[in-house]
Amino acid sequence: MASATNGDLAGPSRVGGLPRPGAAADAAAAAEFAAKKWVWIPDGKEGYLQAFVVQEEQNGEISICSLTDGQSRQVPTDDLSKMNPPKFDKAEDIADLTFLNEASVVHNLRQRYFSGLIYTYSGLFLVAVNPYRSLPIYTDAVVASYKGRRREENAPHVFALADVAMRNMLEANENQSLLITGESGAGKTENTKKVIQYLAAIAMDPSASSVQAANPILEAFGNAQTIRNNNSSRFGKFVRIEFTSSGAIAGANIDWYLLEKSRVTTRSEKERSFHIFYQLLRGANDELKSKLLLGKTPEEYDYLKNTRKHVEGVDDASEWNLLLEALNVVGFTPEEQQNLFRVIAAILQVGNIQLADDRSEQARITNAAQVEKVCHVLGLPQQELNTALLRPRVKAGREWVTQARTRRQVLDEMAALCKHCTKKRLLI
Ligand SMILES: Nc1ncnc2c1ncn2[C@@H]1O[C@H](COP(=O)(O)OP(=O)(O)OP(=O)(O)O)[C@@H](O)[C@H]1O
Repeated sequence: MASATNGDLAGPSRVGGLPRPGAAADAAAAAEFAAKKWVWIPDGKEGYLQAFVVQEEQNGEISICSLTDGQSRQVPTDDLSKMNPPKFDKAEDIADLTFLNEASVVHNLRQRYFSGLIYTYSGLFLVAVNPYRSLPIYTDAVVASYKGRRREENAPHVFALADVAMRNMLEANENQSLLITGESGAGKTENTKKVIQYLAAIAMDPSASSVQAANPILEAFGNAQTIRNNNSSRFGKFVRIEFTSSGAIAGANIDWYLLEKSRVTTRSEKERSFHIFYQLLRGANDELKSKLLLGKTPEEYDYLKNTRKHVEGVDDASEWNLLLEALNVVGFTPEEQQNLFRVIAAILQVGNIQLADDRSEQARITNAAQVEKVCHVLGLPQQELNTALLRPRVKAGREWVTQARTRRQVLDEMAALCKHCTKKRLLI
């Protein structure tokens, strides 16, 4: 449990925490538990249900169990999992459980979660359950309560891991890594931000905040709404923070990998493309849009038309303003910013190029003005783009030959070009 030192804080140890039952209540609960053979039985709806075994049949292969609501169930004995005594309720470390089965782990995490305790240790690991609401467990006071403390002194928290990593680095003079993993929507990005917040705070160096300042940029170009997460990172991140020997921050950088480029041309109708497309169309001022020859709405663009357009709680226009602010803070010049948006606009314009096959199945462009727009935005000669798309010169053995493309081939070529541009844009 949390130590008295942070007991006064609105920190994790207090968030929704239930008062601990007194010693007498503990003893009564233990006695009641000991009187019966308590088990978890699998349940399609609840996962696992609490029950006790009333009797065994068929040479012990079937158990007749009584649920807490009085109902009776027959369950194959092999499907039962042993339950831990009440003294293990809301255990801070799953590794402490006497019976370490899936049912007990789920029960422990669930009980803690409903008490606002989203973090639980599992030996050296920390399990985080996404609360999907803002908890008061990341304040400056909570940061202070974890600084330099032993793990046992505080409730489980991502700050505690960051603190151990920091101490190990300073004491052993060795690099430290925190691996944050989980399925989409689990909370990896949020917890990564909390680690950076903690390290920046204890290093008392605001320069780490430049990693935070870069977030709106990474998220605009690399995140999208999916059915699992309205702000899903569609790429992996490796955040590196360098420290001096005294623990001050010397620098920070972010490497990215495996960007889901295909999202720019294809994705489910219930999802969106990368946020930047919607932000640019809904947030940019008329001057920028007219320079980029852009319209006003996602519906006007083939690559966006069949996507979800709006996401609850997301205001693309105000996100656009945050993006511009972040680009300025991180140091993008106005010209560099414009170049970024030119590529984004060009992707939208390329997607609107319309094609038909002529009689010999050779592709032709039916809206030449659209190619003009692409070329204007990217500053390319129109004839060259036409040739590259419709009749490129390719190497066949030692010879260079002109290849006539079909409509399908040109569409694929355009999609490949846009995916490549998407990747290059994140490489900023
Ligand atoms: N600790 C937390 N406190 C409050 N809300 C949280 C927390 N962790 C996650 N969330 C909420 O859940 C959402 C999804 O979390 P997050 O984006 O961190 O998931 P992820 O694991 O990075 O997903 P993906 O792999 O799709 O990028 C967040 O936008 C936030 O609303």
